[in-house]
Amino acid sequence: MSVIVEKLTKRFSAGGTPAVSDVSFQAPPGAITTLLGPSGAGKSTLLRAIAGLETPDEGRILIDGVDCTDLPVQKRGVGVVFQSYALFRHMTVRENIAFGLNVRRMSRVDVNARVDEMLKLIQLEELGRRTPSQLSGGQRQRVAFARALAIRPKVLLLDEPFGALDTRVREELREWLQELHELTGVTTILVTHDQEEALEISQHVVIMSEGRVAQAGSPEDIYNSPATPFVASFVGGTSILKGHVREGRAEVGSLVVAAPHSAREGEAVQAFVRPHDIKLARSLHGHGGASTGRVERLKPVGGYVKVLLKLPSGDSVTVEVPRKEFDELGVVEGDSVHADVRAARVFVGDFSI
Ligand SMILES: Nc1ncnc2c1ncn2[C@@H]1O[C@H](COP(=O)(O)OP(=O)(O)OP(=O)(O)O)[C@@H](O)[C@H]1O
Repeated sequence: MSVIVEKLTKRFSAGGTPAVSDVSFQAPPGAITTLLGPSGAGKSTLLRAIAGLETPDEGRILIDGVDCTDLPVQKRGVGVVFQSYALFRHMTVRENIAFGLNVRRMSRVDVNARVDEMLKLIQLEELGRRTPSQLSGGQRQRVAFARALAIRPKVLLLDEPFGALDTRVREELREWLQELHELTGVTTILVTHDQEEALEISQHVVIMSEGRVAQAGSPEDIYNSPATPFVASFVGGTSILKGHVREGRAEVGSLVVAAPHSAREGEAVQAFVRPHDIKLARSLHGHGGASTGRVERLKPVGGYVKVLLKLPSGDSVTVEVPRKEFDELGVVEGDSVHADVRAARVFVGDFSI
């Protein structure tokens, strides 16, 4: 069941800046689509409009081909999970999961069967008699998912569902959600400001900035071919280097990279360089684009080391070096190394981000 949003605009004050401005996108059936963007980009407002919790000023929302723009929440066939658990504290886990089913006047036998099914799905069969206060944060959030899914929604809408949890539980639940999605196949729209979460979990990503869609596509498209400087800087921990076109190449922050064909001599450019697209070496090799930099800081992170490099231009770049390569390189803070850019995305013009 697809979700289609057409030219949606939502203002919270008459004549004010729209929180969501002329947004169109499509969430493919059976896929996880993420709405990704910085705080204030309009992601939650858009999700709430799809749920029927905000009334748009303009535009349409179609769920499974049906125009739902003016339908109340309970008629849209959506299940919603928010960041805060929003479980009923005085009800048991079973009663919480059964809530939407009882509202729909389902028979007691059917409700019990469906609750059993949901408890099994979220792997909390033993905890049905507990109240939310007797659960961990991660368990409560799983119950919230069960409650949203119990009604067999056409679409699952998730607003930062793991935002209040610590990193470890967040990562566990991320995997859990992927497995859950494989089992249920429900069309899902997930709001997040965490690019790693978006790229890892979803098949379709809609990047939002200042109430508008900056780019929509597969995680690979977004990562490999960012359409704008904003997308390039928001996704992928990119360093931004400014410079100019000289003799057909872009000279940026003491480095030289390929310039776009459209670039004219002397024109201002910005290069977006990903942390793993810089190769460090003790001695100069590769093409003529390398520069010497000073190792300012070393930060080991799991299987790689983050190297903060200061270039002679004064610009800093972050380089991620796999642990084995780093050990072979054998550098310490304060050393000089050669930096060679393997790939960069260069935009013509002096963009402000
Ligand atoms: N109920 C409201 N009344 C007035 N303004 C609002 C309301 N809800 C959101 N806004 C404004 O709309 C804009 C978009 O907010 P929204 O919560 O949709 O962004 P977001 O991308 O989800 O951000 P975050 O990740 O911080 O939740 C913001 O400027 C916000 O202040």
